[in-house]
Formats: sequence, structure tokens, C-alpha cells
Amino acid sequence: MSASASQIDFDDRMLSLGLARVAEQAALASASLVGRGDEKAADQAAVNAMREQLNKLDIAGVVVIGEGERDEAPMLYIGEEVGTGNGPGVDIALDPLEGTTLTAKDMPNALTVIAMGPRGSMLHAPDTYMDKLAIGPGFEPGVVSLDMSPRERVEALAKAKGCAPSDITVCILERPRHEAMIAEVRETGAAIRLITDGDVAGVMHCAESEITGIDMYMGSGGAPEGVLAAAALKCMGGQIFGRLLFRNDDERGRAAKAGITDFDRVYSRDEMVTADVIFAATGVTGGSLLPAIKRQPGWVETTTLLMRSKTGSVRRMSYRTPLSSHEA
Ligand SMILES: O=P(O)(O)OC[C@H]1O[C@](O)(COP(=O)(O)O)[C@@H](O)[C@@H]1O
Repeated sequence: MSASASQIDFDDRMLSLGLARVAEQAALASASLVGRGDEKAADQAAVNAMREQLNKLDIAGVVVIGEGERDEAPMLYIGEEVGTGNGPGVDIALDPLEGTTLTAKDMPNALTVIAMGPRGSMLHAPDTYMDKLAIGPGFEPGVVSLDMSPRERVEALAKAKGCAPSDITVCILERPRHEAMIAEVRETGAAIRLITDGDVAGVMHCAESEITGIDMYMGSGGAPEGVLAAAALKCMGGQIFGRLLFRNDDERGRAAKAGITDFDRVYSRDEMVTADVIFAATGVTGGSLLPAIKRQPGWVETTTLLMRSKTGSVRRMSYRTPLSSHEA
């Protein structure tokens, strides 16, 4: 990587269209694998396409949130350099297919996701779990916190919204580890939208609660997904808090290798994403945020959410292309 690369300004406005293409191409590549029961093939197709497109961008990029560490991920691994090398030095967080099982089963809210910011802008989260709590924009900082119990979180948000706890809807990943949390939230009278996978979308739903009906996200999921969700909320508005969870020394070792020293730290959105970023996500299967890829005889259409945190701009862009150019 040339020393001058990081000195070139990160022109987020011009790069954002390139980023949208990266997300679109990953989604298009997985389109023919939606509902085919093959998670690995869908993921691999998205990874290949995302990498190919990224390497066309005039950036000196480094993957900081990727498909895993070098020895376990052949492509888009953490530390991989991407782009032509002729451009600004940038950090990239990505998940070529967030919701591989959702894609394989044709269930809602599978997305391709990518965020880009200047060097050092995103937490190098290890591939561990993270305890997460998120709400949408318009609330005082810290109105809810990870240190509150699930009941306290629901009650605090209801008070801030001026409604009853029973008017709140919480999104939670359906996992045995969340049973106690789900029971406690139910006791408040709040509704719960259980999802089987895809907590980046789960968190993003909080930022558009008038469309999605979700007020709050809570529970543990992947730490890399936590950083991607923080990047999304930095653009859309909203609060997210995350605390890394470790199951063993190997995971603590991974965190230490990523430069993390305080294992109990609660990260706020702006501590996970410390500078302005751009973010793109393309819908693979349909959901309340983005429609599914549309495949018709002769053409295919995607919709991409393209956002810049500097301006808070949120675009939904649809893209139609002849099928033959992708499936010839
Ligand atoms: O399935 P687990 O182990 O509870 O992990 C939860 C994580 O898996 C996902 O549901 C899906 O991840 P993949 O797209 O890699 O399959 C994430 O959204 C979430 O953070």
C-alpha cells in the first residue's frame, strides 16, 4: 500500500456510488441461489462478486470487518487489501451476505452489507458475540443502556416515547440463550418481533420504526455485525451499545490480537464507528427495509439503501439490468 494513499482525501460523496455497485453486484450474484437451500453457495457467490467489484474501486482499502481471519477465509479476510491502490486509504467493513440461512430458505431481510470510512474509523471487532441494544433516533443519549434489565429498557423507552410499555415492539433473535430475556420483555406487555437471523437488519429496523414497527433491538449476535449495524445507525440516526462476549480464552486471544484491551467495555455507536462513513445495503430477500431482488424473464432488479453519515442522506436506489449480462 503506497504511503501517499492514506493522504488522499476520503471523498465519500463520489465513492458512495461505487459502494452501491459493490452491494448490488453481491446481491445479483446470489439472486439465483435464493431459496435453493445452499447457504455456502449463496455466500460464496456474494463474496466473489463483492471482491471483484471492490477491486475495481480507486481506493487503497483494507478489510477490517470481513469473512474471518486470513487462515479461515480465503477471500475478504480481515487485513486483506482491496481496491486498485490508486486512491484514499480506507477501512472497509462488510458482510457479503448477511443472512445466509435466510437466503437459502427465502426468508425475509437477507442483505448484502458494506461500510467504508477513513483509516481507523471502525472498531476491529473480533469474530465473537456481542451483547447489543439499539433504538432509533430522537431520544436523549443514554435513555436506555446495556446495564438496565430488559424490563427497565422497555419501561425507559416507553417513558421517553410517552406511551405504555405495551405500545413498544422489541426485536430479538430467537435463540435459546435469549429465553429469559424474551420472558422478561413479555412480562412488560411489550410485543416482540422474533427473527431467526439477520441482526444488522434487526437493528436498522429501529431507525425506521414508522415503517418497520420496531422500537428497540436487544440481545446477543455477532460482534462484526454489531459494528456494521453501528455504521448504519451512524447514517440513519439512533443509538446502539455493544459489549463483547467471550466464551473462552481463544476468543479473548482474538480480541487481544485485534487490539482490544478492556474486555468489559461498553461501546457506543460513535465508539464503534469513530468517523464519518458511507454505507450500502442491497436487499436479497424482501423485508420491511428493502424489497427482494426481482427476477423476471430477461431482467433483474435490485434496491439498494445508500447512506452517508456526514449528511445523514438516505437514498433508496433501484437498478435494473438485463439478465443475460449476469447469467450468460
Ligand atoms: O446464529 P448465532 O450464532 O446466534 O449468531 C447470530 C448471527 O448470525 C446471523 O443471524 C447471520 O449470520 P450469517 O449471515 O453469517 O449466517 C447474524 O445476523 C447474527 O449476528
